[in-house]
Amino acid sequence: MARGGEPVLETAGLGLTIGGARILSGVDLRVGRGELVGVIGPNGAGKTTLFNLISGLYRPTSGRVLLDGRDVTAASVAVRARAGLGRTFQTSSLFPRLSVAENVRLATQRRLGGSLSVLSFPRRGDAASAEAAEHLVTVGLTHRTDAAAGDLSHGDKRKLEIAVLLAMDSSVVLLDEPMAGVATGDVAGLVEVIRSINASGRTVLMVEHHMDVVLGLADRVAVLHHGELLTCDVPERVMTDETVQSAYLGTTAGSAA
Ligand SMILES: Nc1ncnc2c1ncn2[C@@H]1O[C@H](COP(=O)(O)OP(=O)(O)OP(=O)(O)O)[C@@H](O)[C@H]1O
Repeated sequence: MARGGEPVLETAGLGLTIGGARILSGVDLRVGRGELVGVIGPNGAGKTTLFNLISGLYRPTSGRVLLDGRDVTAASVAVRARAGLGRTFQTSSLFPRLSVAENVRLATQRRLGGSLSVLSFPRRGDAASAEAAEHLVTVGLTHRTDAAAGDLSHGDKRKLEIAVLLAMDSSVVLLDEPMAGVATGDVAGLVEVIRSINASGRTVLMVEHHMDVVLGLADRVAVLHHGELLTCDVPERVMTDETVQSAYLGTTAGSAA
């Protein structure tokens, strides 16, 4: 585990069995504060399941999830979110008919405990609106403020989802395949946004199939295979690990995850 002492996020013996099928088993993962850890693995390896267990969408059948040293295994998604755990999904979780600014402002208002109505138009200088505007600067979406979220490109939607996580003040951010569907020309900009939220101190756990993105961003790479964690190590060691290479047999380790 790199950066910081105690892990900010930890799974211990985490497992999920559904109808007799072992989806995930014995996953011990420790993520240090401020670390960016990439999660890779062949299709069906259990990456999204791991995210579902960490974020509280699923309850594990074995093991624990610790956030900042606190056992949150039985805590709801909402409790974990209030404790600083935020996530994005493979499919967008934005309000498509609301504007970019409104999506971020709603998240800010929810955190600040204010009205959740988008009809409560902000007063000039309204704290939630001012803060939302800052987050849109951070993710580079100021030119799309009034656009409907549903009209954004995939890349801009991912940026907006990250702005929503910033508005929720998430200190540990789970990104599920942020580059999925993103146009080639938009990848570099999105990579920079992820790099900048990590540089500002947020811990990032990222499932991603684009290996060049993972290798360019991650401090360490966790490899899942058949529901088990093969290794979690610095990219150079992971890419030369024989067990990892054999897990990818039939694909090239440089182009698949
Ligand atoms: N709720 C569920 N019920 C039954 N099986 C499930 C459930 N959720 C996941 N699985 C199975 O668990 C395995 C792991 O799925 P998961 O979506 O976590 O893999 P993944 O590594 O994210 O795959 P991909 O890269 O294709 O997104 C798959 O075989 C999937 O069919």
